[in-house]
Amino acid sequence: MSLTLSRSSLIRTENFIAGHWVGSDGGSTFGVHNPADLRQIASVPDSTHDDAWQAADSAQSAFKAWKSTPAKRRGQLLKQWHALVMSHQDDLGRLISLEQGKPLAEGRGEIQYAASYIEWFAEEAPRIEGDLIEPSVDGRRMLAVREPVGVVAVVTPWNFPAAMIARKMAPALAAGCTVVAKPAEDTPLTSLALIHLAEEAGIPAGVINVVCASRECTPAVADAWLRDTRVRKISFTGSTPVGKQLARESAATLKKLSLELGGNAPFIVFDDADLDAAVEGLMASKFRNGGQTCVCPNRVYVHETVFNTFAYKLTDRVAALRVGPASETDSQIGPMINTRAVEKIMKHIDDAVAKGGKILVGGQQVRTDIGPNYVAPTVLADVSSDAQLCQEETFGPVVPLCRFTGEEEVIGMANNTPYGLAGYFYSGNISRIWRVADALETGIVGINEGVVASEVAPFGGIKESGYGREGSKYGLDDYMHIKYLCQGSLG
Ligand SMILES: NC(=O)C1=CN([C@@H]2O[C@H](COP(=O)(O)OP(=O)(O)OC[C@H]3O[C@@H](n4cnc5c(N)ncnc54)[C@H](OP(=O)(O)O)[C@@H]3O)[C@@H](O)[C@H]2O)C=CC1
Ligand SMILES: O=C(O)CCCC(=O)O
Repeated sequence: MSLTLSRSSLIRTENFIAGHWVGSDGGSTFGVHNPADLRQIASVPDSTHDDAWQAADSAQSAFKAWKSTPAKRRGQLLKQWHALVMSHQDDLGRLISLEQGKPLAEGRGEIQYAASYIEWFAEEAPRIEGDLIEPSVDGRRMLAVREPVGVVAVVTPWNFPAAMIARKMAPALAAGCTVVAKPAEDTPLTSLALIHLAEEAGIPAGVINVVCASRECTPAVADAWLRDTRVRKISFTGSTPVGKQLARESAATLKKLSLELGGNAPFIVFDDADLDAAVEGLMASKFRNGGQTCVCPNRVYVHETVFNTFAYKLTDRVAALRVGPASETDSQIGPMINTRAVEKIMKHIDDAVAKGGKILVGGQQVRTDIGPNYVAPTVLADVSSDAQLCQEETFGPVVPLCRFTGEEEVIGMANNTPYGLAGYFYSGNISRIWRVADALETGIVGINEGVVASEVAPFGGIKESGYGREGSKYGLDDYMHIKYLCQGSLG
């Protein structure tokens, strides 16, 4: 698949600072590759500390006017951005598939999902409200008002290059913040195309700034923003180690943080579950984006009395999944993002087998004639709880099945992890449903449901999966602070 779009101006290969498309300060670039065959599809600026600083300068200069722009007007501009994104969904979806690898239908689905956050926050902007507080002392008037925090640094991952940008930028802009953003090395093109449409929608120069950076240069860009006292917040989605590093390093300037980090989601199938529905839910949840999603089930616990039936049903479905590049329109599982990701997945499978797990289907790399990034959808049975597959986020199309016998036992197993993003369970017993939903230590619980993300709902984790909530009526809170105004008597 080549980099051709029906609207070629969506292919942007420069940084966007202060309303201008510019190269990096030092003139360096890095290549963007199609993970399907490793061919280079474009090159973009490899930004420096100075580029990041200029982006922050631009965002700071634009902040005062943007903050004072009526929220209704900010909402209207977001609505125009939303309309443009929706009207270019075919091109944008294709761009995602090209640089990220997901099947075309998923690429386009991600654009609709991204747009839903822009629309949601366009509608939330005019609803920003404060409170009039009943005073405790005569002659006073007390108010709590909400203000934008200031310049926000947005750092996004490669797995949802459109949705993550939209889910962070839309609430920031709605709240009245200005933004500096750095997309992942693997997937800058989708972000740049979205920003081009934001520019076309009329979002003023300086309100959004984007710099690209390779894995080598990213720390310098991040460092510029971490040290910069004008950057008041960081919104990050990515791995837990990088999230912790950002938390440590932003302590010096006490920035507000939203961290949406790794997960290790349990998926529990009780003996009273509808097994067909559970298989359906697991397929939809686990294999979305080839398993490269932070809320994907990572470990599947099945009650021993239904284990074999469930394993057969699941294996049948997984064996039928078609693996291939987005250019093959019937592909359901695309390439993994890069060879590092493939190595991690294969290492996890080998470790599980060495610890007694049995491969029911898959277990190997496939389509090696096209490229090295394809992993066969895999199911393993009787995986030991100390296997890496159960301990760490695998981020690939691999399902480890583990047996359990009792409710308390499985809740203990599910919670026995430092992570706490999503958890899922299937049961037909209403008392158990509320008991288990209460007991799971996660920010998100899917109850007889595998696909939980939505712009209307709060998305985020607890424990080492991070903090902050994205989407929903709570999503603006991360980008605002509360100011208390106390007026004494005039006379
Ligand atoms: N919560 C989630 O949705 C995600 C979880 N992950 C997990 O992390 C694993 C590794 O994936 P990986 O892509 O390496 O994740 P990273 O956390 O390294 O990357 C996510 C984002 O953070 C940036 N980044 C990397 N290092 C720094 C730094 N020192 N300071 C500031 N930003 C930084 C990356 O830039 P650059 O690309 O230039 O390195 C990218 O934009 C995956 O296998 C998965 O388990 C990964 C992605 C998303
Ligand atoms: O962090 C991720 O993996 C992206 C979020 C996926 C989702 O919104 O479901």
